Amino acid sequence: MSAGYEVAVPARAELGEGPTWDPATGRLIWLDILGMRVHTYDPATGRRTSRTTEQHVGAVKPRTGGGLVLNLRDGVGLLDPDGAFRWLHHEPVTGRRANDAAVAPDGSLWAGTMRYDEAPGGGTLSRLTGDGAVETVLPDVTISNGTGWSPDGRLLYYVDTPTRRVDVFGHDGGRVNGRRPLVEIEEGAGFPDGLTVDADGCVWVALWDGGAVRRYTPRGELDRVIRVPAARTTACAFGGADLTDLYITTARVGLTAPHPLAGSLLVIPGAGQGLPQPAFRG
Ligand SMILES: O=C1O[C@@H](CO)[C@H](O)[C@H]1O
Repeated sequence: MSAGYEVAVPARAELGEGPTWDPATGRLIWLDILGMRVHTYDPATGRRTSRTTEQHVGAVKPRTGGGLVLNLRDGVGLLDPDGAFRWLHHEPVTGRRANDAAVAPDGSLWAGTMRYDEAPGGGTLSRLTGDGAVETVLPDVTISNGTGWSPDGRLLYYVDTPTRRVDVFGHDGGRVNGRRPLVEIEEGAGFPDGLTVDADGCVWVALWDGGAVRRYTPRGELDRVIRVPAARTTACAFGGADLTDLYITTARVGLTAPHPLAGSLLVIPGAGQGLPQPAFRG
């Protein structure tokens, strides 16, 4: 188990987010939401790619048949392997943008939004399927963030950042019930942001303004703290051929004197054992 981080990609992302391992390409996808960029990093070769998007991009996930699904400011779009793009669900809302998203065990996309002014209750968490059907799961979210499922898919872990909590729901086939707090981040430790669930069912939570990633057990016990040099630690995901390396994204936005590594993609080699993440069916 490694204690120290490594710099996978030195960068100056305004809002580095959305680390996602793509097993089909052997690359880690990660984003700069406000910079409107989708990056990839191949750990086997060190090769990096970067492309711009026309809108702020909150999340990007692989699709089962190849290509990508994108949670964009004005809705959810599909990018085919040949570069063709079409909207799956186009819903521009003035003052609102996309934020984090995750693919559920059934292959649906659970996509979050937030208001640019972070107005309370101005965001949502919605479930989208490949046929374009959209269902609002949580209507009055402020900053829809970390979203992940237990290894058996029967629990959903979810973060609405200003609550300072990681909540847990019962989950069955796209339906959730019984919301309850799993952990509460104490004052001064930052705010919960992105999250990922490992093969033991433990929840790794990135702490915005906390400069850390914490691992919690399924019972909400703090199991491990990984310090990150950049205060605005935004998200984390396991990657690498065996899903044992923890990738961590960071941000510079809003900081007058950011750490030199703020905005870079970091990695903790051998941090744990991740779960294979489903691709979007659509
Ligand atoms: O993921 C995110 O966290 C917020 C800050 O809490 C940021 O603006 C959003 O994209």
